[in-house]
Amino acid sequence: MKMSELHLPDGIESHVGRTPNEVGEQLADAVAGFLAERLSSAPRASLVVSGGSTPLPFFHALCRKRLDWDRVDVVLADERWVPEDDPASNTALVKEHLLRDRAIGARFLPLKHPGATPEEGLAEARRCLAGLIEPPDVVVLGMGNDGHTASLFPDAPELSAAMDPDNDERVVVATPASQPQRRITLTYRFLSSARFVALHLRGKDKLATLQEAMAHTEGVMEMPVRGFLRPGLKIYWSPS
Ligand SMILES: O=C1O[C@H](COP(=O)(O)O)[C@@H](O)[C@H](O)[C@H]1O
Repeated sequence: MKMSELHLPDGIESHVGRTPNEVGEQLADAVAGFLAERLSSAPRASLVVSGGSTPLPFFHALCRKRLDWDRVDVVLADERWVPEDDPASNTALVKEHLLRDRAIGARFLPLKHPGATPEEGLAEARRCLAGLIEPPDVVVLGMGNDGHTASLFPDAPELSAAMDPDNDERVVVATPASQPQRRITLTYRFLSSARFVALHLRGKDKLATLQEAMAHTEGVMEMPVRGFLRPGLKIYWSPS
């Protein structure tokens, strides 16, 4: 399947590259341009990024962009409740691959805090994000083949609250039965309110998942990514 074979709803843009590096560069150009524009009229700008394997080429391209990084707040869309030396830590991923080169001066606001469980660290995570201006400027999401995005998993008991558009919280705990680690995630309301929302995908399997999500946009609890398939979304995809 190709991206051009998908019938995207009106108002959703798609950007296709031949390789992950090409798409990473396209996305980094768009994000850096948007942040620079925001910084021309606002004292600070915020950037929410995802973990997992997809964002690496994007991080590598973005951290080389000329930007007033000292005025950029970087937040993860979600985190696994693991220490930073665990290979599953999204915090470690961002520190190693994004917060370097020109982006070394950006301010990172972590989701993971001391505590044996995300419930124990939740209050601190909320405090840490309390100063962020709403709406966030840029949100770059990933997606799993179960239709999750951030840690909005279909099998998380906390999903209804996390997806509730009237939930005032920015951060909640997620404990999906399918996942080995407990998690903490930004809420649907907070993520979807961003001025610039991108969905970054690679591989034909992710395209097939996106097609399935687009086929029945009303089943948000079955595939939480459906909540983001609305006008203004920018999809970035490469076939491998
Ligand atoms: O668990 C997660 O998965 C998604 C997708 O990850 P990928 O490895 O397929 O790129 C990611 O967006 C999310 O932040 C992460 O915690």
